Amino acid sequence: MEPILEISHLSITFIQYERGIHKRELPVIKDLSLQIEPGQIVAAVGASGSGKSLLAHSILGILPYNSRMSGTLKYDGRPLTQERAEALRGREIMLIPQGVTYLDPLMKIGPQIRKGKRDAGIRERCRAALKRYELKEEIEEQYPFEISGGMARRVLIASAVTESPRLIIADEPTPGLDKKAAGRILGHFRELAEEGAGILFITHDLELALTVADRVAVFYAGETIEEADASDFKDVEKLRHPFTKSLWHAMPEHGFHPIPGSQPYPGTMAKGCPFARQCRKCTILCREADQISLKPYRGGLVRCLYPGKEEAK
Ligand SMILES: Nc1ncnc2c1ncn2[C@@H]1O[C@H](COP(=O)(O)OP(=O)(O)OP(=O)(O)O)[C@@H](O)[C@H]1O
Ligand code: NI
Repeated sequence: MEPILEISHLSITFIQYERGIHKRELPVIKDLSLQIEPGQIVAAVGASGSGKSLLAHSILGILPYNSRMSGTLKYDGRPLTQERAEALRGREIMLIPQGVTYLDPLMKIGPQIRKGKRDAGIRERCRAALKRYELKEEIEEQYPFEISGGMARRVLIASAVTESPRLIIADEPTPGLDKKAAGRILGHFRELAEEGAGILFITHDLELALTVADRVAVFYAGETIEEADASDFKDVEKLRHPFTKSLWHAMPEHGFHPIPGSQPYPGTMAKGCPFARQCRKCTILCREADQISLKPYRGGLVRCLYPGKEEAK
């Protein structure tokens, strides 16, 4: 099937001026490629600071002014230009933002959900969306400061699904919600996918991602280091990258064995594989490599010189 969204070799850098004079480029996303087909839920899983929200913002065309982007984004087979992103967002492409601060504090909830639309069916669709997330109709007349954080989060989600979107970018949609509420939202994502929407589910929580995703893209320090079918996570031997394997071992159901160390910060990276410092299989070649590309391997994609190499015991 034709992908609804196709991201190829996306890189995002921030331009910073040190003491106002020296220009410095801070790479945060490097060579990121990802595809989403209609009907598919793709989870982008990565630690804090690995570039997940920036990925979301690049698709919506809302990157900060001091950033530069390279690579290509295609939506529905055609380049997703800034103009197209502006025309499609809020209509076909919906963002469920990470922060509830995206709600306009000076506007009542109802009009925010309806987004200025006045057609005959909009009130009905708005009510149905609120009901689905167990929000009372009265909330339409309230301002964001009058509702709780959990309610605000559900308002953001209701607002994104009111008009059947074709692509949903959900940036950490469930924090602050209990397991049941989170499960209901993810179940709704599945229904929307069955109706033909493509969904990018951004989260730091691999366990949660695996409850709903078809494909999982694992982020590490701004790069996708592996793309796998969700079913590959049933057996650690099916996974390809040593970081993905370490995430598997860190899951509570697999004994909760996290690896020591943390991801390098953007801008502090020397050459070589960014995972080298934490990798038990790292060789001199891994430290010296200029750029390791994402390659097909056993039905998935992996960015490693020695994918699937046996763990040294
Ligand atoms: N406007 C900016 N200027 C400079 N650096 C930025 C800017 N916005 C984000 N960054 C940096 O880019 C990196 C990626 O940020 P991003 O918000 O995409 O991470 P994330 O994976 O969404 O993290 P989290 O899980 O905490 O939401 C971070 O190191 C962040 O500090
Ligand atoms: Ni984020």
